[in-house]
Amino acid sequence: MILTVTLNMALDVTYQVPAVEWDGVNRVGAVHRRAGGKGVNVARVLTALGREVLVTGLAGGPTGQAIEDDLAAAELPSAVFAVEGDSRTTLAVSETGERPATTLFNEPGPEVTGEELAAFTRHYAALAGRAEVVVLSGSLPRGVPADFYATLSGLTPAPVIVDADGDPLRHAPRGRPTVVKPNAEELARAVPGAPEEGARALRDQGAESVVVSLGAGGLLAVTGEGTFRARMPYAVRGNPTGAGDSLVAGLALGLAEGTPWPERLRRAAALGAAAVAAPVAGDFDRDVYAAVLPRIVIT
Ligand SMILES: O=P(O)(O)OC[C@H]1O[C@](O)(CO)[C@@H](O)[C@H]1O
Repeated sequence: MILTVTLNMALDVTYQVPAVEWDGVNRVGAVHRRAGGKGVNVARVLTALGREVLVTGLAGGPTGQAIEDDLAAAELPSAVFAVEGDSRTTLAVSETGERPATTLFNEPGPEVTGEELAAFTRHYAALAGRAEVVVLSGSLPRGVPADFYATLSGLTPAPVIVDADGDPLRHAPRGRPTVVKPNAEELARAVPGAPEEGARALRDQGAESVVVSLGAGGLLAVTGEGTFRARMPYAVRGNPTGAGDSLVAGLALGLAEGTPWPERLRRAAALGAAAVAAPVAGDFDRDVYAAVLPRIVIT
């Protein structure tokens, strides 16, 4: 199975409105409310592609209960570690009118104690020992040290993908992960300079390979087998929230199946684009996936 780890699990709320009226009253059209956080979205995409997954992470309080209930309702296999603090809600406001845009409000999440973290680490090590691939993704709740992804990577016998931002991204290479997947802005914040330079710097610090998502510009991958670009045939319009998670699902699939880099990147890029066409993070549009996949150019 592919193990996805979401240390800051969330109840993801998506509001669809034609356009936000700041300083006014907004009547919401469609509302979606479901278990989220990046690793949960990765697991949803992998499940839709027929892969066995296991979702783990930290959740607690009434919001944590709502997250666990939704994981059960979605039939996503999970082994969530319960913490005392209440889990967070994230809000994505998706404007679907003339000027489509998505605005995110991500709460910080619960405060995690040292005892909880030590117990979770033991819980994680037991699960990771059974995984074909491990995905570590998303922000860290308060109380979790910034180098915790490096710590978890170091405990993992299987290939590891890390999708993080800020200090957790800066520390991630020290755990020698198989893939680090920042987007271009996250990479520039961690290592100033052009994406290729930044990716090389993360490799020099210990990451085996670095895959940078460039939005509609596709992907850049700096690997031990060379540098690859995946170029998209056209920009897909919609809600980009969760596109990175869908892309990571494609990378995890490629690692689990031992697919060569060009095909691995093609599938990851197509899944990322197909997620933009789906209104809610964790979903992807199968028609867009099938249409885009053969037209992606890998060099
Ligand atoms: O952990 P964060 O970086 O705050 O990201 C979490 C959020 O990102 C998303 O996964 C979209 O990528 C949402 O589902 C939301 O839960």
